[in-house]
Amino acid sequence: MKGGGDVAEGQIRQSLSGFYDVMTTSGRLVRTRARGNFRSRKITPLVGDQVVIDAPNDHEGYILEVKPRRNQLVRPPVANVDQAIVATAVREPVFSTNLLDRQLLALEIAKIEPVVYLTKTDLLTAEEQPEFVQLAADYRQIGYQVIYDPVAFSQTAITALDELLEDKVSVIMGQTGAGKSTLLNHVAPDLDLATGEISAALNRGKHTTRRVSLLEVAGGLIADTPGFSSYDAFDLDARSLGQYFREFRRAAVNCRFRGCVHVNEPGCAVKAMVESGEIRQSRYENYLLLYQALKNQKPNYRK
Ligand SMILES: Nc1nc2c(ncn2[C@@H]2O[C@H](COP(=O)(O)OP(=O)(O)OP(=O)(O)O)[C@@H](O)[C@H]2O)c(=O)[nH]1
Ligand SMILES: [Zn+2]
Repeated sequence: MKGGGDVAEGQIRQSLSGFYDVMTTSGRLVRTRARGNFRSRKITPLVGDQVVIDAPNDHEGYILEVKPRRNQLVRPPVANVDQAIVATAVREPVFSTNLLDRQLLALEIAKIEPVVYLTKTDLLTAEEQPEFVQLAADYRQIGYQVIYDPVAFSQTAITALDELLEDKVSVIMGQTGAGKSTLLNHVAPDLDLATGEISAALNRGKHTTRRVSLLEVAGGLIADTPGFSSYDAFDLDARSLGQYFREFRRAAVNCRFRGCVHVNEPGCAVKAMVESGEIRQSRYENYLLLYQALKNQKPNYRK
């Protein structure tokens, strides 16, 4: 096999029907395919991969090498994701800390930094607002970035999001109707996404072409396909659940027993902090629900 004279490095920006569009470090967009011998090694290139390609000028190129990944998601199939914007509606669909905590858990497992963006805040009455001010404060205390903007789409909130997107690869996730498309349209009006369009592109239902791409938004890249459902089963041992609740993990060093699961053990520092109000009650309740669910989960038969 003759080595092509046009070897370049770059990042896969789009995949569609076996083609991968690669943005090279010199700013050229090259359509490529994965080589046969390369595919036989069972490495499927993913959008977001850093790759080495053979990039001739006259015809389509080939991917020669995929660099090691920092992380990878199944939905959307994207590698090397820096962060996930978790669009969380305060209303419509009804707000649930349980859903939020499940999403955060999924991201902790995937080693992707969450940014919680509270949407539809304009629908809150003045009496309902303090609950979300408290929620934002509690989750920031845990160590999460939270954008809470009582006006909805104020310049301050959009600027904060723009700054977070810069130079990063992001995915957006959130329930259907959480306001993902609407939010993206505020950060990138050029995209002009029809509301509801994102889910249509989710390959749910009738769409048969599986196109995934990274869009240039606010000086960063954002996947055009939203993130995984939090109802996916977690591939996790119940006993390790506490490690993925950041404030539990910090507190656990003070539990009397090593391997404390913070349920019935005496001398549990997590429970003590729940009682003293230092750990949010709803976080503990959601932890217990997840703990029970994981304990009852059937073993996951993997290949
Ligand atoms: N009042 C209000 N309505 C909003 C806000 N954000 C979105 N909406 C509305 O909520 C509905 C759903 O918004 P979308 O942006 O389509 O939600 P999505 O998360 O992209 O939904 P899917 O594509 O189904 O996943 C639309 O009718 C929006 O106009 C908001 O901040 N305030
Ligand atoms: Zn404990």
